[in-house]
Formats: sequence, structure tokens, C-alpha cells
Amino acid sequence: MERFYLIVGHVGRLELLVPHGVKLVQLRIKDQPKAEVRRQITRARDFCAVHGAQLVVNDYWDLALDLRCSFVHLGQEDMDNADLGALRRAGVHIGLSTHDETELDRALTQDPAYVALGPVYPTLLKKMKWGPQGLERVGRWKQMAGRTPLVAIGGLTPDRLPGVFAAGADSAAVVMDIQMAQNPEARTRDWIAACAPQVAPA
Ligand SMILES: Cc1ncc(COP(=O)(O)OP(=O)(O)O)c(N)n1
Ligand SMILES: Cc1nc(C(=O)O)sc1CCOP(=O)(O)O
Ligand SMILES: [Mg+2]
Repeated sequence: MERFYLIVGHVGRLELLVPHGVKLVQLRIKDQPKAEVRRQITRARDFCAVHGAQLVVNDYWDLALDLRCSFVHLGQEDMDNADLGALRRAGVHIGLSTHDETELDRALTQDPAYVALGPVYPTLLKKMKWGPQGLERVGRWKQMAGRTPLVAIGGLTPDRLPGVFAAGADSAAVVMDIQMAQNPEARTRDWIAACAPQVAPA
């Protein structure tokens, strides 16, 4: 799985940052009319196709199906409402959020493309009922997830990545560290460099 996983809130951001080398990007639109969400997903789908990036549609599994997108991310509550069978029949890959062992067990029964664990560190993006999970828990999740790839999310920054990958994460997802950066394009490149596997000197 791609080690760098960018999450953006608007297709304009996706178009700005993907050309810097992003290969896995989630469009996470909140609080917009559905017609606007549809427009943005369509634009993102076409832009990612041209740039060889994998688009992940957050929440809007129905639009993803309708617009022939190939990957969705769903939280536990999203799963309650989604037609997982229809997604599966359409060959759509599904990434799932998890925060505790009950959620992880439930997620793994769906044979997802990945499970995400968060928030690994405190996050400023949204209020959550879970405290920081920490790196030990990343390691535990990796063991329990077996062959299912593990995405770490929440409060991640480039300097935290060595620990996150060493603990067992296959991929690291980010919102605010790039969204709030003075130079988001440069910060994206920093992330890509920090996510590159480290080769031991000969
Ligand atoms: C990679 C990744 N992990 C977790 C989430 C969170 O999904 P969810 O719990 O459904 O919350 P919202 O993002 O919809 O607010 C995610 N989007 N991506
Ligand atoms: C959207 C989201 N979901 C999480 C989870 O734990 O499920 S943590 C999170 C926020 C990620 O943003 P940042 O990189 O700014 O902390
Ligand atoms: Mg959601």
C-alpha cells in the first residue's frame, strides 16, 4: 500500500497537491450540498486518472458508485448506512476506520482494503471520543489486522513518521499538517520524502 496518504477537503487542494507526487488521496468533503459534492468528486476522479493517483471518496459511497470511483473510506457509522454488497459487486475497494477492538473485529469481517487506526496522536481536526492511541497500539493493531494493511491517522507530522512506520503502520494519513502549512506544496514534498522507506547504509 502507498505509505503517504493525503486527505483534502476540497478538489482544488487535490489539484494543487497531487502533481507533487501524491499517489493516494482522499477527498473528504463536509457540509456541502450533494450537487456540489458530486461536482467535486467528478473533477477529482478525472484529475486523479490523468495523474496516476488513486482517489478515495470519503463518506459518499453512493456517489462513488454512481460516478464509477474505485475506492471509498467509511467510518463505523457510515458502514451502518452503506450498501456494502453493492460496493463489493462493483469492485469498489473499501477502507474502514477503527478506534477500538470491537470496531476492528467488525471491520475485519468485511475484508477491507485497509483498516485505519486513530487518532494516533492528538488531532485538531475534529473532536473525538477516543484519546490518542499511541504507538504501542499501532503495533498491536498491526498484529491483529494480519494481512490487512494498516493506516495510521491523527496528529501525524513528518518527524513522527519513523516511529509510526517502525510500530507497524503501512501507511500514514494526514490532514492538518499539510492544510495549515505555510507552503502546502513544499510540505507535501516533505511528507513524500519522509514516507519513503529508509534504506540502511551499506
Ligand atoms: C484514512 C482515514 N481514516 C479515518 C477516517 C475517519 O473516517 P470517519 O470516522 O468516518 O470520520 P470522517 O472522516 O468521515 O469525519 C478517514 N476519513 N480516513
Ligand atoms: C479524520 C480523522 N479520523 C480520525 C480517526 O481516528 O478516525 S483522526 C482524523 C483527523 C486526521 O487529521 P489530522 O491529520 O489533522 O490529525
Ligand atoms: Mg465518515
